[in-house]
Amino acid sequence: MESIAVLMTKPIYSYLQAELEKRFKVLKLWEAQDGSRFLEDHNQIIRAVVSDGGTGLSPELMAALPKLEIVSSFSVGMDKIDLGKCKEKGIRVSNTPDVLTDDVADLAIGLTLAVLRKLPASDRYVRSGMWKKGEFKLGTKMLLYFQFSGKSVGIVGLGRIGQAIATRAEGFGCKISYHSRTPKPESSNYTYYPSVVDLAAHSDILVVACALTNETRHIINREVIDALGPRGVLVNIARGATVDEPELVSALVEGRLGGAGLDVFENEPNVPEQLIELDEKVVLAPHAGSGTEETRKGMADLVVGNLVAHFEGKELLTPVV
Ligand SMILES: O=CC(=O)O
Repeated sequence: MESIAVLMTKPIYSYLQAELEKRFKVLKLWEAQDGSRFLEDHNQIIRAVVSDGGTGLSPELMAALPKLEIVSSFSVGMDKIDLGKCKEKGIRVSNTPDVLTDDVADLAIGLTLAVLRKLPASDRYVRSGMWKKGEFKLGTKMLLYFQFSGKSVGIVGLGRIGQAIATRAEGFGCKISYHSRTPKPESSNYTYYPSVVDLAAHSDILVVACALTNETRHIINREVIDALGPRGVLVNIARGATVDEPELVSALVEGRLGGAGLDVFENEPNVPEQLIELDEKVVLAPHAGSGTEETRKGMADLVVGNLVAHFEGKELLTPVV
């Protein structure tokens, strides 16, 4: 397989690159002086692309690679790859589900606790020596924490990750409700809401855990945010564009929404300045849901395993197309 050319468009993860280099001829687009020229020079030999959720496969790159057989993505999310077009052109696509479910669900709970229990502000309070000077205050205002145990948690998208969040929240004695396209018979112990607005109205914490599709783009809009209300918390570990970000920002600034824990943003790595300033009720993470050493290794092994399976003529381990 050493002669099979696999294109990486950017450095993703050193272990992944090393494992690919053991088996394939890895071409690194980011090292080329002139990217277009590089693609022209290699477009007859590149048979695979390794990408991630943030980059996917652009229409331009797809068009530039006539011999492309497979895209192996270092992500579970596939929103940056035109799956219909891949199917049409006979390009296989694989992703990295399951191995990252626990980590992403852990972070959803972590962000929830961080917002409600004001962990970043508490940390700063102790570190800066303020504790020795008196009560936990911001200006003249006494800061109170909010309880998580026993709260109503609404989950938008009860797939693998949504379900794992639900299981964790149950451990905190939370009441679980959800919204998805159709009710899940296997989750009859959770309340199903056909409308996201109704789900938000019955939730203290609303967690977005759905894939980004045309149907879920801005599924969290002003109406949903207002239904969640001034004591509600929005947590997003899915994709930034599931939330209407300007509406989220204005709701937080105006106090129409209680708080937010966000791992994803509409225009990463750019985060609206107002979210950065709202440091008492907003907790931010750099799209790090699956970012543990253990999980990243599991994802890399799947990326490589899918390529090996494809070029050995076997079933893909985790096919999408
Ligand atoms: O966002 C991360 C992923 O899609 O795996």
